Amino acid sequence: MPPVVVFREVTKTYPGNIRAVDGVSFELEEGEFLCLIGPSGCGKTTLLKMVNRLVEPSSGSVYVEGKEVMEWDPIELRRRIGYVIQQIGLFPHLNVEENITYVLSIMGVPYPVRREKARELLDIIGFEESYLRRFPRELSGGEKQRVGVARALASDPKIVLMDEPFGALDQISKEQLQNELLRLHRRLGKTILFVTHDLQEAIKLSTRIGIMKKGRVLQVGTVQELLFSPADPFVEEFLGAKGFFHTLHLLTASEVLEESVPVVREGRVGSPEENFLSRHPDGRGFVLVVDEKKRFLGAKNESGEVLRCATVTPFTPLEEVLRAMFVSGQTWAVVVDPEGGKLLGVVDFRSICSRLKAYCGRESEKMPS
Ligand SMILES: Nc1ncnc2c1ncn2[C@@H]1O[C@H](COP(=O)(O)OP(=O)(O)OP(=O)(O)O)[C@@H](O)[C@H]1O
Repeated sequence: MPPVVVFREVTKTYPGNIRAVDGVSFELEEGEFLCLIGPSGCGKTTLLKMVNRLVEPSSGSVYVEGKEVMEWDPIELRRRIGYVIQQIGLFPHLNVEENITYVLSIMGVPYPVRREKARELLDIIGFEESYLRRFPRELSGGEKQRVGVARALASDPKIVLMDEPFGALDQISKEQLQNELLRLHRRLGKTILFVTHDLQEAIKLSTRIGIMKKGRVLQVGTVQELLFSPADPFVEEFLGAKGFFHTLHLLTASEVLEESVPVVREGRVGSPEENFLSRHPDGRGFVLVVDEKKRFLGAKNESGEVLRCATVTPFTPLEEVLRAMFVSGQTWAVVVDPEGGKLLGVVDFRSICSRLKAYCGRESEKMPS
């Protein structure tokens, strides 16, 4: 599939010879969630705004869905791209329903269709129907941002641009909205370009991260690629400034997930299947019990006794995984899908250690002999 957004040698110079963006090239594949991160003033917002042509490139090209942005009609282009900013700017005199469907009403979409769309979007952002009649002054900061997200999705855009959308929220609302956005991304498969200052946020949300400095995108990659093969000393410093144990915050359970684990169906406990596992243990010393939908129910040792164990999600940072293992008294933790609790596999203390060793190895190569 062709990339949805392409930056080719894009430069933006503002009056006063300010090079806000300097020769940037990279691509966004369909369904990607790419976070741009870097110090204040490095050009993140300028780069983002060149996608919906709120800023026009001084040289180079940006392509959206295969067409150069300068060839798009700007209004048509902006309708096809969702846009969420920090201070969402809802219309104060319009209620939630009217705010969400504002673009649709400009487009002449009939009221019953708009109404239906508003209800569908309300469900996506987890609001009850009574919210449709509320006015922005009757909403909390986090609720306003949610409405902003719904509004950005109203015209069913393929691409959504988000510029520090949760930057002004308290930590709890921020985490809640991040989780909702992750769910929404999985459910709707939009291509998202997201600007943030917050490395933890970028790690949690993105499929890839782009590190910017002084108008340049130094590297675009997964957190592992950035951590283990940094293309520039700044990337290394940006991710690893706090040293080796910092990796424990940066890597998540998904990166050391082992999918091949001994599993037995509920109701088949004590069955030949389970007996086989206890006669031929795989060395792990436990069996995981699941229901018919592969949802995790519990763990048992080879004598059939229930074991205390920790459950984490693929997005749990390794530091938390280790803490959970410690509390449970096991050297492994079970990884389940946060939606529905389906068993995904386990993470094991040894795999975490070898991941860290790989990092240490790279670090020690740089030590003077
Ligand atoms: N309209 C403008 N006119 C002149 N200079 C501008 C304009 N907009 C941005 N700049 C400058 O361009 C550079 C990049 O700004 P930009 O807002 O893209 O950075 P940023 O990385 O998003 O910053 P922050 O993280 O602080 O929001 C900065 O030096 C900024 O002062």
